[in-house]
Amino acid sequence: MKTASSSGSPGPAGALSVAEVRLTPILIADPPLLNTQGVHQPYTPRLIIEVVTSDGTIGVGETYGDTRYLDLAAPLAKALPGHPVSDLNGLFTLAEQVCGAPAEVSDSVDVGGLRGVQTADKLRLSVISGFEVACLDALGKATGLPVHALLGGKVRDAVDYSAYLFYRYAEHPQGQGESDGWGAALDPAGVVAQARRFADRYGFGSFKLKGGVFPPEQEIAAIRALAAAFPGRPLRLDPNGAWSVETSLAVARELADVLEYLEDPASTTERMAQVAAGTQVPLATNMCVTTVPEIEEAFRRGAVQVVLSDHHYWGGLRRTQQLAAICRAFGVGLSMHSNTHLGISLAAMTHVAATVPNLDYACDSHYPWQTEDVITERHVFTGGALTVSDRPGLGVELDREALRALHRRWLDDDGSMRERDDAAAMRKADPDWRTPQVPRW
Ligand SMILES: O=C([O-])C(=O)C[C@H](O)[C@@H](O)C(=O)[O-]
Ligand SMILES: [Mg+2]
Repeated sequence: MKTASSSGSPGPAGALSVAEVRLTPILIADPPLLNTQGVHQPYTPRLIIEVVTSDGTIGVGETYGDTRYLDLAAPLAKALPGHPVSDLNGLFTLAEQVCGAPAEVSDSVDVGGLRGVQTADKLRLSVISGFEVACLDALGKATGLPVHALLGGKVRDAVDYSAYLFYRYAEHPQGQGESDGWGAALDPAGVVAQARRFADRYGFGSFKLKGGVFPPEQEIAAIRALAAAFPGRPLRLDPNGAWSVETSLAVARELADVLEYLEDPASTTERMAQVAAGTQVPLATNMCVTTVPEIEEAFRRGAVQVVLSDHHYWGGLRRTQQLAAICRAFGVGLSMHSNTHLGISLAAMTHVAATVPNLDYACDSHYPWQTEDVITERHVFTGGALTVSDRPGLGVELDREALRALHRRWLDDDGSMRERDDAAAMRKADPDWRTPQVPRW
């Protein structure tokens, strides 16, 4: 674990300064979930950030843990001690000063291809997001206020989430990791069985299927099977940009009567705009609008009707509120995207979601797939929703033993799991597997 510290004097909460920042990279178990790039590895990296204030209050945050994020987090952790914990604007200025430009970054889609563009700015914002959440948690704990109150107050007491269905194997191809007992889901019957279990266990009312795994006809059949099993429920299909414009339009025609929206059917704003021009089915994205510079063209061309915000990409909870205001101004819908994450990020998502009036759709979360966590009490979905916590800060407590064990796993790893690489994991099942070119179909 890396530690940076400075002494500071206690005072009113607003004047509290950061005394120490702890960064703990971890590896968390992840099931063999399939997407168009490959399959999830047995373990995926996350970074846990602790901000300790001059009065000893500890705030926690979480973000992506691949090496390129760790490389940016380290200088920020070193520079933050001495800064007022409430100076969130200053956090951005500081990050610009100390993080520098990440190595080997271009404006292109990242190797995994699932997180949209990987600009230097977006990487830095993804790191800042974890620090911002940790500062807000500390400030909330110091003042006795929940994070949603620090963000202006909640407009709802519960936040709806949707079931995030995946085609999946029963076990990881390389035989690593423990079985989570969900079994395989590789056809419409398997997808419906998975959805049934999600609905029974957590009460989710809407369903998203991660597509781009099988040829579109098979995924259309899976959505049709879900529509038959859960009549009238909102359904979403997300092939992560794997389809051509023509294929996207054909799928939209086939499923227009049951889809709440199609998510990233085609990659690039250009292709999304062409699809949008040919269908009434709303298009959602967490791929072609993930940074501020991408907004203008996408909105002007009507390429997306719903933005799936991810507070990590956008630079934290207050930037998510700003994005919500932009979407509101342009009549574009808003919901939330998720990547494999733990309970700290889920708490953060829930707090910010509670403050956004125009959160029009149930949010995504991978959380039900995660068997491990670094908080003492796991979040529980009831009726497909999470109750917004009114406890100080995020309302979660760090489980230090769990954190230590997951960090130990990161230390012991030979380096193969420290970067998310779904294509590499797929090569364990199929040695010839290469990241597919898009459009794949
Ligand atoms: O909505 C999405 O596109 C995602 O959640 C991206 C993720 O990387 C998802 O594809 C996954 O976990 O395999
Ligand atoms: Mg998506």
